[in-house]
Amino acid sequence: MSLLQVSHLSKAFGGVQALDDVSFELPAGQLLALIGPNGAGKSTCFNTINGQHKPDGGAVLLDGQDIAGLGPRRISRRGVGRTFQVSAAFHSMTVLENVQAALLSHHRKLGQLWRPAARYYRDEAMQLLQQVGMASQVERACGVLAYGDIKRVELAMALSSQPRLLLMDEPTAGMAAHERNELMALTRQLVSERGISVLFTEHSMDVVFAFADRIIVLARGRLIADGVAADIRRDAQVREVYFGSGSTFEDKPGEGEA
Ligand SMILES: Nc1ncnc2c1ncn2[C@@H]1O[C@H](COP(=O)(O)OP(=O)(O)OP(=O)(O)O)[C@@H](O)[C@H]1O
Repeated sequence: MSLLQVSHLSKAFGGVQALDDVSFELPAGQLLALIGPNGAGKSTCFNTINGQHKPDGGAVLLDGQDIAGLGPRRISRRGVGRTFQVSAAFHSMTVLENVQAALLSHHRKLGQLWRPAARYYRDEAMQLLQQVGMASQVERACGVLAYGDIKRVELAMALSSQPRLLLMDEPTAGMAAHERNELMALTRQLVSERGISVLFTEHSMDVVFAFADRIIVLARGRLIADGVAADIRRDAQVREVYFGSGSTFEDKPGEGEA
């Protein structure tokens, strides 16, 4: 059984059918890209899986249990984590403190005074920072870090809740090409080492084709394709919805070897 099974999911806003009978699966240990032109329904799909929106119909099964409409906090407790496009890290706090705060929040202890937090979860935070390659920068304030490094810290923060499923909303937005590749290579490594599943949205086709195990494509709320890079590249319907967008579907040497 797949870790995530989305089944006949629907969500409308007024007259706009943002999700229209969407079904797909995500097995454990897979990196699945969710793509589609602007307004296709990608954010709505994310927001419905993580409980920000209540679906009008359909089911979201996590390990066989329906979590649709439960609300973000309960869904997070079931093991669904999320990273955001806007920065989740406090820039005045150090790298280590940010991850400790995320761990505290996960353990529901944020109600306590901040001062003792420095003692809490130090080892756990160090371990997570080690995993994302930030062990040498733990005492630096997040505000002085390179953008790619902030994204690594945010990844460690997202992992602090020990998610089984991680939703990543355009993880590489605003990054230079080399930073993008590094972050996605790291994500891929975490997927295989921790056995978690990742669903990510992404506008860069290069990133999608190089790193995703599988790709699903939404257009006007409907799922129009589901397959590996080679299938998606030659899918006539996918090419049609992207026509004129400037996205390229041509094969590149070295793809899939990342
Ligand atoms: N809260 C909302 N209220 C009204 N309409 C909404 C709301 N959220 C999304 N929509 C509409 O639903 C459709 C799907 O939007 P959504 O943001 O999910 O697409 P998207 O694929 O994430 O787009 P983008 O790539 O531009 O971020 C759009 O027509 C959008 O205008």
